[in-house]
Amino acid sequence: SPPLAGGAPDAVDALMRFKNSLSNSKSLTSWDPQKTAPCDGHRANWIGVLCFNSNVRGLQLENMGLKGVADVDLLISLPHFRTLSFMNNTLAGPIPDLKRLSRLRSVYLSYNHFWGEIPDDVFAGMRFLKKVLLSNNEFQGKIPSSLVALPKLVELRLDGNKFDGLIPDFPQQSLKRINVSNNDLEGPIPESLTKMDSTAFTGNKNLCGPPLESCTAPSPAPILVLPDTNNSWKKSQLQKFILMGLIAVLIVAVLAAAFIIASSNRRRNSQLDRTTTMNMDHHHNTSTTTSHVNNQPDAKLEAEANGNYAKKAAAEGKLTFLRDDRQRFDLHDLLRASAEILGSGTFGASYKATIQCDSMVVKRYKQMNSLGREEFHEHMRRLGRLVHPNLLPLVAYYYRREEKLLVYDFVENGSLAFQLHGNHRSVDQPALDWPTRLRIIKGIAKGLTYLYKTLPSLVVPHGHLKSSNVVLGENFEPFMTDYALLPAINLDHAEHLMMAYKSPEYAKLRRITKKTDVWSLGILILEILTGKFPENYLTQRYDPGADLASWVNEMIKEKRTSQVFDEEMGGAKNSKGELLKLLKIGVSCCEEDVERRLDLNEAFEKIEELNHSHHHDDHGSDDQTLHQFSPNIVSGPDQEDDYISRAM
Ligand SMILES: Nc1ncnc2c1ncn2[C@@H]1O[C@H](COP(=O)(O)OP(=O)(O)OP(=O)(O)O)[C@@H](O)[C@H]1O
Repeated sequence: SPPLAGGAPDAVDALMRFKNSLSNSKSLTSWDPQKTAPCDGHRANWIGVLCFNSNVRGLQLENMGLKGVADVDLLISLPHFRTLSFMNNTLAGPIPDLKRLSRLRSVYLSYNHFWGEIPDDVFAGMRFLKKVLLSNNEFQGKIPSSLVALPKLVELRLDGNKFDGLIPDFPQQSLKRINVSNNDLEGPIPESLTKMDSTAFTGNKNLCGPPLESCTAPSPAPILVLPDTNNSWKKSQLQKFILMGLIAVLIVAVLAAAFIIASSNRRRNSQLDRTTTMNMDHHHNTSTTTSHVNNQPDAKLEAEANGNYAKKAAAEGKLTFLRDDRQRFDLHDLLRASAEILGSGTFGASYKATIQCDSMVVKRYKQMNSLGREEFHEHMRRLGRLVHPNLLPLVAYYYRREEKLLVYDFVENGSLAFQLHGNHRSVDQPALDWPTRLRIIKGIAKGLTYLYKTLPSLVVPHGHLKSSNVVLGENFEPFMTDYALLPAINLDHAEHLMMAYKSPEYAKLRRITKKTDVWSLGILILEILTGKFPENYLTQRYDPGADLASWVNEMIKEKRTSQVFDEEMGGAKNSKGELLKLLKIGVSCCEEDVERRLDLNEAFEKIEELNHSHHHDDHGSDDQTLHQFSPNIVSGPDQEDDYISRAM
């Protein structure tokens, strides 16, 4: 008979009914009344159940792949139920009717797919409720007024939804933390919230008033034309200049002229870089990139960032090091180091800086305010703890509200994008051969799997996987970079530029999921196999008619699979079976329907099974490039059909 201790039959029954109401409760196998009771004293036997005095005190069902609609009505019969967390699952549907659990202290629903308007009275009468976390769902409409009436509210997170309208006044003295960033809210920020950090409100196009820009005041006279990176400093300088009177205004005018010239130079450079990036022409070639700054021989970051700003920044802050095994330097050293522009990416420019023979890459991020100062430091520390042979370690960072710098090691062989698409290769270097390409994919899959294991709370642990964010070491071993930055990047910026947001699920359903990185992995696999540059992905949102996966699928349908592979890929001669298997994996990772798409573990296992060694099923010359033996892969549509159906 079922053990009765630690859970009255009612409680057991309620939990089991709740479990059965979920459409995917695989992770709740320990919930088995035949084996154990949910609680033994304060100890829980059932995963995710919080126990106190043998009573079910709450549920903490986080990162468990739970699906379906969470029917919290089933939990009403639990008299001691105080806390509910479903964070980071794929639960969907309208918000549960939480007021039915009137004694709740905390409710955490962030990172799910709850959608729709929240009825105004959902929190009515919940006089004990302290924490409400609804971030990163698909809620819309007005912020419900019953939240405003919660007498004990301490923390409220509504960020990353589509709430619109005005922010209501929150009169509670108890409210310590609020975040409504990245919604569609508008109008003035209510008086009661003006003391909160401005990052709590960013990413809403029409919000105004302190701590953001004032609602009515005209924009400051354009006396100073300073770089974007310099907002707060600009303001304080402006005040000083106003006080200083006419002479100062003259000086400022001179400065402004200097800035206009500097920023137009920079724009020209960044256009040059962008053109270079898109054409992948001399993309990573040091001599070419150096030429971007050749107009200013011995260019220094200091000069680039503007002398005054650089000095002030150096005086203000220090670099925070995340690795013990690196030479220490401070921002001042970095700003003075000889520097080359590597390119202007999605977030800002990247530089190679050399300090005492050590080369570093310094990346500037201007749109990285999604996390408050403390959360940002915490996130950076988390990234600093990641150690994997296929992740480029984050060495140090620098924090200012307006701009962040991230410092990585410089990696010699440049990016995978450069190796695949740069036109240097025909001249001085052969194209990457098949065994190298396979090794690269294996490394990336390993690194990605590590990220998933180590950062389970992130829905999309990489978020920006693409060939220019894979750099290649001395032996062409891959290192991923720009990973796990999604939580920090302003949503409005991320939405337009980061790979995760160019996925089909985001384009169609405005969703990112645990499989979104798999989609990017698939595109990368297809890019590596075809040698084609998936430009569409880098320049615009996902377009189902015009992506690399559709092209590959089309070619397969038309029985022209042999033409899919990069003709310049050497060393593939005897590996046609493996090539096709990898193509199949790539296509399955790019499955538009998220349900049918491989999950990361499946993709990883399939990639791991691929064999580097040749099958020696093809005897012939030593010619190594694919086009020279592609007729052997497929000699005609019939044979091809046969081949594909066997392999795919
Ligand atoms: N650690 C590194 N070592 C060598 N080259 C690097 C390193 N990090 C970046 N690069 C190269 O510098 C160039 C600019 O990088 P950056 O990340 O700024 O832009 P991106 O990768 O093109 O775009 P995004 O900003 O969207 O990631 C790219 O060609 C990239 O491959």
